[in-house]
Amino acid sequence: MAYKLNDFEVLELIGSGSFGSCYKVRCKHTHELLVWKVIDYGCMPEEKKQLLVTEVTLLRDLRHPHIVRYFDRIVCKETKQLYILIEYCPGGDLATVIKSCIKSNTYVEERFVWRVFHQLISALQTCHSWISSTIILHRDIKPANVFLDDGGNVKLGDFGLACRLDADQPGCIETMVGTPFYMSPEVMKGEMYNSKSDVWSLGCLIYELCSLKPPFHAQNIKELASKVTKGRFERIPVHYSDSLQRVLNHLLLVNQEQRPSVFDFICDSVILSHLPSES
Ligand SMILES: CN(C)CCCNS(=O)(=O)c1cccc(Nc2nc(OCC3CCCCC3)c3[nH]cnc3n2)c1
Repeated sequence: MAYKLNDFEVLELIGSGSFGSCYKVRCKHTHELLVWKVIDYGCMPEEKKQLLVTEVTLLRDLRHPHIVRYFDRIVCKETKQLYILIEYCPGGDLATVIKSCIKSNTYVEERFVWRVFHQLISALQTCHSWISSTIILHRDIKPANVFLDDGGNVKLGDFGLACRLDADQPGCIETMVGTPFYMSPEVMKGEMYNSKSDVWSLGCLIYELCSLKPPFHAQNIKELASKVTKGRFERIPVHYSDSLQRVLNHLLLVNQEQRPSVFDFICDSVILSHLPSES
């Protein structure tokens, strides 16, 4: 279905990021809640505009229960704005969950941590699979980009920094992107961002969900790079299991050759033993 702007009623601004502004909107016909991301492309260089349209088209075809669904895009030539229509997640994001745990001095239940791990690994298996000769790297996996539905399930969102790895383009053009705390050792060293870098960021996210702080913390990028490339981090709080700690030890291996891919977890008995009962 091709949407038009006046099919929607704008309810509220829910946030702004590097890309533009994000609004919660309601479809006038179905009353369905959606998010539209408004991007001003007026001053955007031509090649960036083309990249934006290509990315949105690509993401529209990226369908997975744990990836925030991109429905469509509306181009408003008069105002030179692009409206990207996305699934609304009523549970907010994991950054808010972590903040409220810190405020209430509580920890996330291990059962929920495993659920987040399984669902994001599954989402990344789709991204990292060759979909029409393209791998999609998220490149900015962090708690603020993981959203919750109304059933406590998570959805990976905000592919704003995502990039395609085509068969003839082995690595992303830029390497230094994403949230510094989650930046992998290889990207810190200026090497190409690749699928194992997404795995590292996932490890940082799961670690932070347990410890309520990132595994590597520093006052400046130089100190952070030193800690990340050494790869030493504290154990997650003692009430979390050794098997969860072992999974983190693998996700946060400095050597990307030794670090597992998202596909290495498919037949892992320990991982399977922690699958949520409903799966
Ligand atoms: C950064 N976080 C701490 C913000 C707190 C979170 N509160 S919030 O934003 O009002 C809120 C409360 C309840 C539900 C939702 N649902 C939601 N939010 C999105 O993006 C929000 C984001 C906020 C910052 C800038 C970029 C966009 C979605 N994108 C795709 N589907 C989305 N569904 C959001």
